[in-house]
Amino acid sequence: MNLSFQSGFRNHFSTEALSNALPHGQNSPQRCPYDLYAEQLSGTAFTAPRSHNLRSWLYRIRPSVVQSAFEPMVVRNAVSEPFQSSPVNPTPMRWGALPMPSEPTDFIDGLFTVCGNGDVRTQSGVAIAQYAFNRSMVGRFFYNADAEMLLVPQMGTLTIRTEFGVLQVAPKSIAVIPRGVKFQVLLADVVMQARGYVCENHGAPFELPSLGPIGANGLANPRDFLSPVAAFEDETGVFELVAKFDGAFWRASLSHSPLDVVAWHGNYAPYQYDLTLFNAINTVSFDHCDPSIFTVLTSPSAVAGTANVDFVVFPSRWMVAEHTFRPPWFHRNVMSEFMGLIEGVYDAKAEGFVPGGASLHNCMSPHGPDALTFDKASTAELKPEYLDNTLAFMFETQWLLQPTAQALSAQTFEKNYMNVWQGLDKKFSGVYDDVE
Ligand SMILES: O=C(O)Cc1cc(O)ccc1O
Ligand SMILES: [Fe+2]
Repeated sequence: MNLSFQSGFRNHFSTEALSNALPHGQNSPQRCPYDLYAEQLSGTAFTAPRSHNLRSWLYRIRPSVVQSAFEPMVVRNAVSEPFQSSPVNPTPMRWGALPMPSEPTDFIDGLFTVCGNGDVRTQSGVAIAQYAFNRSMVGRFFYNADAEMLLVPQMGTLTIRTEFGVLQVAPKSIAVIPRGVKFQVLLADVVMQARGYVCENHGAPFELPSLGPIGANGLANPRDFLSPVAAFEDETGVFELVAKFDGAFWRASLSHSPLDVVAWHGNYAPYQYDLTLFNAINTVSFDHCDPSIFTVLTSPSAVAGTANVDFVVFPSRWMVAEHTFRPPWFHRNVMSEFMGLIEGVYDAKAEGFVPGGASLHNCMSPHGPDALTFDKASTAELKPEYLDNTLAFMFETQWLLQPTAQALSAQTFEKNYMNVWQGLDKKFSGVYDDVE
């Protein structure tokens, strides 16, 4: 599929699938071009400061209110906060990749919530899911009122048809669907299977991190974020709209496709980003930098510098640090860390952390290089080395992450993850007098 995009992070875009479908000089004329309906989609409060104000105007064949009332529906494995609560075990946890489903499963049915925090009602925190599915959404569309959705494919290319136009993301690219935007996920490959991760961000929409002393360029550059051009379908038939609202799933029926936006303008729109364009910045002298140096997107909380959630990647890169233990150091962190692996091997884990798998290192839980990695890296010759074919990522969040009951009882849950560190025996070589 040959898709067209508009480039720039959160630019004020204007796009029309039929020429002159956008009204000129105003948003809601008495009659819109082609007798379309004008509908505003507000992603922030009307009164949010201009630097953070997000909204778009959609010119559609029918307004969104033309649909049935919602009724509750059951979805297999997607869960929302607050989960049933019992204290969370602080032990570091790890999971393998989700097995491919044997029965027909689409994106919605393929979501498997692993952990979460915060509360959808107060618009805080995240829910993190792995997904595995084997068929396109047919006649069914989805929007999430609880969250902005960050999709991280690990296997299989996704075509994401949205109200705003079409995205296409393969592994090593991401897609962000703003809260409330209607979409449909299709499998783009002949091999009909897809696997990956979703971060449901209940908090403030993702933005680019400030660069501080890095300067005006670097990390994820704004122009590499792509939003779709308008594309619509004018179809009648039997369609289902699934909504996630208040942590539950709801279904409404409608007799036309909700992807009927002929033109739109504004700065609240889905986007995609190719992670291989990430301009990794790191040490050229010594020591392993804090992983925040690899932040792609951040959802700020009310506390300065403390994210509701950061999306951080660990890409292929040169390792040149001198007189340094180069892999990630041992760590205990007030923030909670969920990690996934898109390809290759992560430099802190010589074995066991598999593509499609996940790890959870919760608030203040100890973690770091496994014993094998430690031994190798402590004695390695420190010549410049290209760390190739690797792409891991982290969702790092302000609050502790509560695993779901289904994640703790899943076959993919690794019971003896702690063993990876138990070979770190005493190497202490200090000579001292015994103190009574
Ligand atoms: O491996 C992890 O869990 C994440 C991590 C990355 C890093 O570069 C430094 C410390 C750290 O904990
Ligand atoms: Fe860490």
